[in-house]
Amino acid sequence: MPGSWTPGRTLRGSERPRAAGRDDESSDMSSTPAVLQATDVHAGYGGPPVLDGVSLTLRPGDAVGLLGRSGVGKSTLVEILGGHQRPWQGQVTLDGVNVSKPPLRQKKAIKARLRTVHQNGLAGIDAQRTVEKTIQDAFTEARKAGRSTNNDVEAALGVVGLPVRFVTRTVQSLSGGERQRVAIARALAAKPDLLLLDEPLTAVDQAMREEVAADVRALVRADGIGLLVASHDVRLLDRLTDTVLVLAEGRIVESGPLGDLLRAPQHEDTRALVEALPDAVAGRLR
Ligand SMILES: Nc1ncnc2c1ncn2[C@@H]1O[C@H](COP(=O)(O)OP(=O)(O)OP(=O)(O)O)[C@@H](O)[C@H]1O
Repeated sequence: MPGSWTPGRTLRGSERPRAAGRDDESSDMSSTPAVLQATDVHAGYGGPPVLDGVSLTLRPGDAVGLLGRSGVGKSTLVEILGGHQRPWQGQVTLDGVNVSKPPLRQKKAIKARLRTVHQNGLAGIDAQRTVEKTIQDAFTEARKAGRSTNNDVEAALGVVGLPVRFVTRTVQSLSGGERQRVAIARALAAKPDLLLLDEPLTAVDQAMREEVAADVRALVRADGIGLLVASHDVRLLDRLTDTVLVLAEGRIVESGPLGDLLRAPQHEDTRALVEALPDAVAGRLR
């Protein structure tokens, strides 16, 4: 299907998917059940479509980046994948259940398995609550959904580089970057199967961003959580993901390991993103 992507396959500047030299792996992967499946998603806001036929599959253990120029529709896609916004056409399912209108009895399970950290890191968080309560709420929610958690607030904060003294602070009192990190800690504390991060560390300085990204990646890998990260920061995608999808013109126009995309970008948007990188960064990532 044009614009579709599954792990082990790649789109390189062409509308047609083709194998990425990992056919043996992709056939293995296709034998495991699909987890999050977006099929021919079209969406927008009344004008021309923002998404014009996006299909992708995300499974536990995947680490996928969603790269694209500002305003191309990354957040729109994340919101739709997380079930927070309905597509005009097409659908997103989690093990066959439509995430944007799950049956009432499956709502909690879907929420527990699939977490989103929105671009506005505070969405869904009570800013008046303390950091400790915010993380504990995630443990409680997860337990109610039948998932086991370690109930260790200090460890949850440690993954995002926040010291334990933050526990008594209200979320409201934190800096933008600290709030973003609490939002990630809260999502990870809930032990989801899949985690969607939308521009997760924009308010955090570059050195801390890379450090937190490395720790989050290690935890996600250890727990087998499937990760999708939308960002135009290729350095962040390098730290967090194995494969990157490029979104342009409402579709996934190319995909592959970040180094390959940087070495030989096929789409003009990918080329523009690469050209905007400082030489030293581009050289290191290629
Ligand atoms: N609520 C809305 N009403 C109307 N247009 C919207 C709305 N939300 C987003 N858009 C438009 O849809 C397009 C895609 O927006 P989106 O936020 O998904 O892009 P993005 O790739 O995440 O951008 P950025 O990297 O700047 O965050 C943009 O042109 C945006 O102006």
